Amino acid sequence: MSERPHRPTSSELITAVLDEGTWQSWDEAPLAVAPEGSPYAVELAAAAEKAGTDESIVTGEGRIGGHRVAVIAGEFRFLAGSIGVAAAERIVLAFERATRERLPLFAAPASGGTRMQEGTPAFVTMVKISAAVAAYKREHLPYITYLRHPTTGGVFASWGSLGHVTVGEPGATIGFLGARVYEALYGQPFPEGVQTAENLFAHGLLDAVLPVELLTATAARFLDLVLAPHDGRPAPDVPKEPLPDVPAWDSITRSRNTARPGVRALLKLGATDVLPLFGTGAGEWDRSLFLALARFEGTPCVVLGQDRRGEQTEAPLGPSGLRVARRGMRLATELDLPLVSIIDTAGAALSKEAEEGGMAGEIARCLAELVVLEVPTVCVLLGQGTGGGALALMPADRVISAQHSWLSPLPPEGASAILHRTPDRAPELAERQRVRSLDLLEDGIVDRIVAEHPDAAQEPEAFCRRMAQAIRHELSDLAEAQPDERLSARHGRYRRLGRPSQ
Ligand SMILES: CC(C)(COP(=O)(O)OP(=O)(O)OC[C@H]1O[C@@H](n2cnc3c(N)ncnc32)[C@H](O)[C@@H]1OP(=O)(O)O)[C@@H](O)C(=O)NCCC(=O)NCCSC(=O)CC(=O)O
Repeated sequence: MSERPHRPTSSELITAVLDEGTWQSWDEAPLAVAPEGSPYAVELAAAAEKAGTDESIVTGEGRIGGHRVAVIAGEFRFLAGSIGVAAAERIVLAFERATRERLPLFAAPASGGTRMQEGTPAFVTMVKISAAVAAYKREHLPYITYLRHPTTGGVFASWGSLGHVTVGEPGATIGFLGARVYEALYGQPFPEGVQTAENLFAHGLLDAVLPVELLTATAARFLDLVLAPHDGRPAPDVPKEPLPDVPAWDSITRSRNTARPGVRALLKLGATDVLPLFGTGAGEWDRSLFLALARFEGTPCVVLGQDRRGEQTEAPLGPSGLRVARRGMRLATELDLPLVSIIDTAGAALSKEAEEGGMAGEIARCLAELVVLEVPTVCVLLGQGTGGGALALMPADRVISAQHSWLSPLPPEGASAILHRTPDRAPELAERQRVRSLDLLEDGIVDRIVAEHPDAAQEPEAFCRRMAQAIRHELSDLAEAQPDERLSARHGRYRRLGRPSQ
């Protein structure tokens, strides 16, 4: 039998993650929950002796990458890291103090869940813990969790699942019901390989699986991004260039070139500090939607982009992709970061699964949520913009279009099939449907066009830099606006859409 890997104690974990010598405990003596001399008091004393901590939860503060952070760590050696009333009190106090002192919070549980010795009074503390997390997050403070081996039961089902970013420890058992409990209750073993960090990642429940050595850099990048205020410097605009009046079909053809840069190239060449996130956090993922935190020069933001590489290599944009996008919208609101959405899709999935997964409803929810999102929003039409799946990410404060990007209700071939019963008249129909960037500008759907020389596939680096500069300029411009004026301008803009210009 292979030997179990050593799992770090709470103190080893804290030493590994925090900047050297920065740890300071916040803990006071735990609440007395057992009459002196009672069997449970004796058990607690023995647990403390074994673990070297006075409870299953350790709280305090330190620095990660130079940022001051609140820390909550579980100690599995203390009664399996289980949460009784005293441990719950510590967790809540730490969230309350982090809220008061406006500190980011790093939580690293390792737990068998609610402490069985304390029963229901301990179980119901999941409510007050969740309330403390919610109050903390309402203040737009960032919360990152590292789920260690094992994270189970009421810990996974409260503070373990509420992070903005959630990372798992490699090989960790992470699950709701303990496998031993399942076997005892149902008389058969729980399926192998389900409650592992790797499997949860594969199902869109974790953003990443990282050993502790790599966790620190990820946590530091997250904190760099979410704690860095907009630098306040106005960003220079991209010079306006004369644009050739090319036929719509020419742009459509160029936009379909597989060598055209997509969201990943734009971020690689035009942004810094990119921190990719994964999945909905609720059991789904979709490679056709790339979600990340990133910085365009001085401005950090949430980026949600339709990913042509994912569409080409895996599957078209499905409803799960739009649910990932809506996670991005929530993150932007919760972290009070501007949002950049990128449109580049050959069209939403047309399939049984997409229908049953709620494709139309997801488009509706994206439209309804994005158009009223409180934070500044910039949309980039980067490539193809086909149908409701594309429109779902459009309603922003500012819309930038690449010269050869376009937006249309269907692929032009489909529109031609509807009107002419053949796809062959797509070029003519695209012209009539006013899908080109120049038409979109004239119709008040986009605010500006970023030129291509002669198209982005032939100058990816220069194009991505130009586009990134335009994004950065719009973000810095929006940061200057009063939020209520910005939102009212957005409302007016979309209220006017489609009406003949005055
Ligand atoms: C966490 C584990 C996967 C760890 O497995 P391991 O094989 O590493 O360790 P183990 O099972 O030998 O456990 C180590 C010791 O911790 C004890 N122990 C484990 N979980 C405990 C808990 N919740 N309360 C009190 N003690 C607990 C075990 O009895 C054992 O004690 P000793 O060494 O004395 O024998 C497993 O212990 C487990 O499945 N625990 C139950 C998980 C679960 O279903 N929790 C739900 C609780 S209800 C809840 O949280 C609310 C909710 O679900 O909503």
